[in-house]
Amino acid sequence: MTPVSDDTTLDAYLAAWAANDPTREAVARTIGALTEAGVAIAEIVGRGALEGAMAAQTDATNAGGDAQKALDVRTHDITVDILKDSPVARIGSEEAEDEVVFDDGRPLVVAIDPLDGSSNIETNVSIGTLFGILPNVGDASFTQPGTNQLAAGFIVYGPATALVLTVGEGAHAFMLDRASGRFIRTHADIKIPPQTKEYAINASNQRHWDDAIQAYVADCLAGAEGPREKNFNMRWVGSLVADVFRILVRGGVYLYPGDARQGYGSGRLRLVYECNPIAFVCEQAGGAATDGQRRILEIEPASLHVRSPLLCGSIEEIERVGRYYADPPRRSPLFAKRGLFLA
Ligand SMILES: O=P(O)(O)OC[C@H]1O[C@](O)(COP(=O)(O)O)[C@@H](O)[C@@H]1O
Ligand SMILES: [Mg+2]
Ligand SMILES: [Mg+2]
Repeated sequence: MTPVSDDTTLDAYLAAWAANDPTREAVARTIGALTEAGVAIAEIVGRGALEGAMAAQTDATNAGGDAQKALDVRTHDITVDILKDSPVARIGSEEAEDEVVFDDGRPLVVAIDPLDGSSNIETNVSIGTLFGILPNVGDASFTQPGTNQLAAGFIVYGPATALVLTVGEGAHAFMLDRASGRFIRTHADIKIPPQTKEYAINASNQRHWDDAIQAYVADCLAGAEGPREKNFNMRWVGSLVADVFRILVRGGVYLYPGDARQGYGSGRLRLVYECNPIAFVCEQAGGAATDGQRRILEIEPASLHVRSPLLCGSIEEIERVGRYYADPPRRSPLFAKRGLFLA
């Protein structure tokens, strides 16, 4: 989609949306706090190696078992510090095993991946922050399905600092104007093209994929000579936020399926603070997000840090993968699991 600034600031957009509705006002204030944290993080990320050893490993691991980098911990701390004076009762963060509880008298909770794309920190490639805002329902707050999200989105720290946001009224992108410190809308009511010729997957895991993903990718690779009768391009940034931003702008699919590696049966991504915000944004942009068979937003999370496969983006492609899961297509020996192209 062509970016056009309509001069709408994030503040003005949220003020109009929230007017005279206490819950919406609380959500708007929370988004304001999250973007305040985002601006502080963007400043740090923008200094790169000048900022010191952002990519240094700490001695700790997070709830998912990943080694934490210094910036993972710092972005978590910045976010918690800013949200403690917001309408947020609890935070569920990738970087903390347990929920951070402020005050259960407050109306909202925030699920957050403070730093997405950690493996890219030292490479000067886009990274980001993902968030979902849910009603506070006490101890069950982070096991609510994604359909209960009141707002969700992500910030990309890339060449531009970009916020993608949905409050359930379409998906919109805002760029940080560094001169004024304000987010200005540049992509109103984003629509993901329903068809695509571009897919994103970490192809180094191919030998571990299930039959449906094998078949889908084989068909893409076969290009104009194969069943799709068109050539596909492939992209994999390795930061979910950056891959999905590209998909919002020009279409495509992002695939992180479950695979046969130990610990990857449900993929790599976390349902509550990675898949659900992305799914809400994608659906609001006319796209789709599933785990292959189920709509991501309808899955009941077993716990805060549970993982889920994530297939999202252009709706016709996601529906096609769903058909492959329901009924994996038979392939000629050339495209079979141990055939010429997949050996
Ligand atoms: O290294 P892999 O297996 O390709 O996984 C990359 C994916 O993992 C993630 O980095 C997971 O997020 P974190 O960096 O927050 O752990 C995604 O952003 C990205 O799409
Ligand atoms: Mg992440
Ligand atoms: Mg992370």
